[in-house]
Amino acid sequence: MTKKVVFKNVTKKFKIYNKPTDKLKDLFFGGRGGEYFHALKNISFEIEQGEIVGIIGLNGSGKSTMSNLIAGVTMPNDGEVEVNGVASLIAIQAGLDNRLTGLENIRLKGLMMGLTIKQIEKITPDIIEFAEIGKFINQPVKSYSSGMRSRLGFAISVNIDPDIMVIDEALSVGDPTFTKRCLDKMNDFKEQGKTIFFISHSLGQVRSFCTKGLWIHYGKLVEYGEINEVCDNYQNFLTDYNKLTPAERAADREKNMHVNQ
Ligand SMILES: Nc1ncnc2c1ncn2[C@@H]1O[C@H](COP(=O)(O)OP(=O)(O)OP(=O)(O)O)[C@@H](O)[C@H]1O
Repeated sequence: MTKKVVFKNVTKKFKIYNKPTDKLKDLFFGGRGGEYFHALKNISFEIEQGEIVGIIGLNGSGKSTMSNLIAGVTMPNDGEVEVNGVASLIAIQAGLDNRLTGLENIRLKGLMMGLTIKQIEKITPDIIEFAEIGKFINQPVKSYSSGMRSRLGFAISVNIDPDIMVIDEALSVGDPTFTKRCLDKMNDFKEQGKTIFFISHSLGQVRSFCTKGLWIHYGKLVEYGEINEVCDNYQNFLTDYNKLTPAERAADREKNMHVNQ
């Protein structure tokens, strides 16, 4: 089987500054201000072609960071991310320039994904039809509602026809009609044997759509395996986790994510 996405000891760190002077210290004294924390720590896995992978975990566990790494939007600090094919990210905030119109965004994203002007022109009517945003296509994206933005992002990404689709919470802002059309489109991709990463807080959706589950907890990979097994384990974990006090939860987060360098 072809490996479509391979993570080898991938670490992604971010820096936080508790006061504005920390940022200045960082700039002027060679990185001595602020503190790092791990969004992802030493993650390794291999995903085969045709797998539909549900990425699950609590808020702030690193799911979006992982999708950005797969889509090449960001780079790891350590380790290696290998992606064999064109990956397209569909997320509420991703990929659209708010100052440009819908039409300009279609052209921009098409060019960024390596399409020629001719290819972009060919798929543009399909994108406009799928997005159902009518005359707004000539308005700047900043005037769109979050649902319209998500619809346009989704329509562009599916019509570019990527090998690997990364869907990060993009369905959560659409209305039920659009969600159904997206799920139909995603099922077409599934039937074509494409590789899909799907992030959703709806475990029901994840269970029904995905073949594999990848559970991360505050930057660490807990489990990768058959979808129902991973979801069962995650649900059991949630039952226990919900019994913790806010202070205990904060301590768990700090223990997992804090780093000194
Ligand atoms: N650009 C950034 N700069 C600083 N910190 C960041 C950045 N992006 C993400 N983080 C932090 O990294 C951690 C992981 O965030 P991420 O968005 O990947 O989590 P998530 O699992 O997708 O969360 P959610 O379920 O809430 O969407 C969080 O603590 C977040 O604040």
